[in-house]
Amino acid sequence: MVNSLYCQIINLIDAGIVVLAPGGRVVLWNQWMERCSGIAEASAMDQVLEDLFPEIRNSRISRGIHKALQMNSPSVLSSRLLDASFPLHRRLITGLRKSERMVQSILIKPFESDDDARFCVISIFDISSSDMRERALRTQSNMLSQLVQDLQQKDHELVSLFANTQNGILIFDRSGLVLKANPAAARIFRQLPHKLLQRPIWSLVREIGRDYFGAEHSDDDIERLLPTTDDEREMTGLLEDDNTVPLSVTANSIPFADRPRRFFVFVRDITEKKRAEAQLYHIARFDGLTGLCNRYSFLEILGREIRTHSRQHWNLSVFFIDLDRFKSVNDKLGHEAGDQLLNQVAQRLTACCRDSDTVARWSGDEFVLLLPQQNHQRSAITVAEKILATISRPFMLMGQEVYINCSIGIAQFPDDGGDAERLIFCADQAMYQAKEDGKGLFRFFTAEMNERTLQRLKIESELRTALRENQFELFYQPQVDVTTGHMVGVEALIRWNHPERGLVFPDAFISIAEECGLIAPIGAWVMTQAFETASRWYKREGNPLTMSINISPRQFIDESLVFTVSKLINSVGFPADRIVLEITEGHLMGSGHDTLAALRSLKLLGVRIAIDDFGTGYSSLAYLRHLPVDIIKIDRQFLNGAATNPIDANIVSAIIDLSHALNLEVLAEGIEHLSQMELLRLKGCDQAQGYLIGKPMALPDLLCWYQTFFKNDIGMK
Ligand SMILES: Nc1nc2c(ncn2[C@@H]2O[C@@H]3COP(=O)(O)O[C@H]4[C@@H](O)[C@H](n5cnc6c(=O)[nH]c(N)nc65)O[C@@H]4COP(=O)(O)O[C@H]3[C@H]2O)c(=O)[nH]1
Repeated sequence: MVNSLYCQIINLIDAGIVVLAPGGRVVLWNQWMERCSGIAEASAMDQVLEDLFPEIRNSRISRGIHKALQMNSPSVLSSRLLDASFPLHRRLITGLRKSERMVQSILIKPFESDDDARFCVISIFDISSSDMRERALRTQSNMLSQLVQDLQQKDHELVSLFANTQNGILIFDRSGLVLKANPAAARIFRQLPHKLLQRPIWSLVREIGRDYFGAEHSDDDIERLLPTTDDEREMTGLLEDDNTVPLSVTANSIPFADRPRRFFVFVRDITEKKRAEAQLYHIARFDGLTGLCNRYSFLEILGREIRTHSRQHWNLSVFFIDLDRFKSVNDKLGHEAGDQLLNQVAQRLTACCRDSDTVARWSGDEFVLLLPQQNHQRSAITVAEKILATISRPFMLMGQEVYINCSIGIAQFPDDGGDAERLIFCADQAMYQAKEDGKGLFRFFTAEMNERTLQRLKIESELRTALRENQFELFYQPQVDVTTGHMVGVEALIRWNHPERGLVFPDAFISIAEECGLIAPIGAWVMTQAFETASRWYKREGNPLTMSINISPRQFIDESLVFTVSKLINSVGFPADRIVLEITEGHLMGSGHDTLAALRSLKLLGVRIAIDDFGTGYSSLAYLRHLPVDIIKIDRQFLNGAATNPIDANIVSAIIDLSHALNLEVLAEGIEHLSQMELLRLKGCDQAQGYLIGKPMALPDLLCWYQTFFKNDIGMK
């Protein structure tokens, strides 16, 4: 309805109305047009105007249409003033008889539909008669002055934008010569704006080449080569003093209907951005303390080298280097000394290598090294020996001479592995072997290590299952008073009821649990069980027995140890001084502030501390004075020989005397023969434990054993 009303109106108007679709084809052609052009609506529809009126080709009219459709800009044309007109006639065109040609005023206006498609509406007025002419001229003059005003306004806005924007703008023509440059561009190129004019753009921006320009290139070619607005590119600004400035560049062009195209680039100085990027790059790739590559860049370099080496059939070696005794330097001399040590180690390692080698800090006190193009194992050995020698030389830290060592594991490509992770893994395994073999050594990775590693990984996964499925059990070994023979306590010793292997002893899995971090949950399980047993025993028998629990070095690092012990003491209702936590002598000697602090906190809770395996760690008894320790457990090896070997007997005797002098209790481990028991009684040892008295037993067996020997008052006298 509305549509047909519009059509009627359009057909009634005393003017020609033509509407062109976005592609320029006719979509509306009113009756006025039919009458004055002699072209029926049906023939005009969907045609290009220039095909209907070939004489308007390349005329102001077709440029006006182009401007309206492409640039959304209107035009007013007059056949009298601008010599622009359609071949239209004042009366109906019939056959060959054409009437007088019409003087026209033409309005070409863009029009956007709701769906953003741009149409072009052409209105043609007959101004052949004078009053019509006057009216049309007035309309035209009004529109023109409006257009001029709009243009002036736009021009003003553009000029101030051009002058004040922080982005540099360079406008140049199709020969590449700069025609305009704004103040920001002048600042970026460190020039006065007028000095940039008439300079070829390639003398200012390196990447916009001279070869972009020239007669053989069309405007479209040039535009294609320049970075578009969506494709900001980093380029190099060339300065007068031969310096350069990093730029971010986008470009565009200004098409003109009647003139060659102009091009312009927006340039942004990205010096700060580049600096920040470089800093981030450095932080991401290099170790902040030593300045060496970090593990990420090492893996990247190693990966790259492996690719080259596999193409060239070369070998390469990867070293995994771990410092021995670094922790104790850190603990005893402080973190600053630790940092100095790492720095000096980094320097010494670098000095042992060639420029083509890569040294990196892997983590903490671990370093890795990549030696490319190693076709003989010998060269890896030479470097390893050099490293061991240089690290064993004294380091000066805070005015003190400090001695450390390192252990080195070596893996080789392609024999040991084909990718970076695998090679590092193998080198790490070999390093562990070097440590186990005595530290200060190097070891090459071998297939046996691989086998052992796989075995360890299997045990690790089985241990997780064991924890989940409650496969652990505590055995208890009795401890007796040497003088009375009465049982005074037990030592809790863990066992693993393995579904396939049967009863597994702790030596087969504790160290693996320590390595993979499972010792914390296993240790917590042991403590809970041991505390509960002690508490139940206390409630049943009325007298508390001493419960000794082995604590692994790793558990001391775990901050939750003290908290766990205090929670258990409070929850089970058992005298804290009947709990003995055992720490091996070797661990106590190498321990740092953390362990000592944990020991002191444990003592504050009231529990007692025993040094296990005493005599194997070469500690002086005098040193023990400063430690929060209550009990010394003499290692089995001294008791083994004590009955027959006077030296061992003397050592046992000396340990007992000195311990008593220091107010420490003494317990002898590994008593297998009566003669050993006799010796202990003679020397005044306080307590004893061993197969002679009782083997480690499951709780029901312990209860039987206790009933047999003590409830019937047989005792172990
Ligand atoms: N030949 C001989 N051996 C005797 C004699 N009397 C006791 N033993 C054995 O000597 C070990 C004493 O424990 P340890 O020195 O603390 O040495 C323990 C301890 O360091 C560790 N361990 C045991 N249970 C735990 C635990 O729950 N946690 C932690 N972290 N370590 C544990 O495993 C080690 C070995 O434990 P087990 O195999 O139970 O071995 C026990 C015990 O069975 C004897 O007269 N002759």
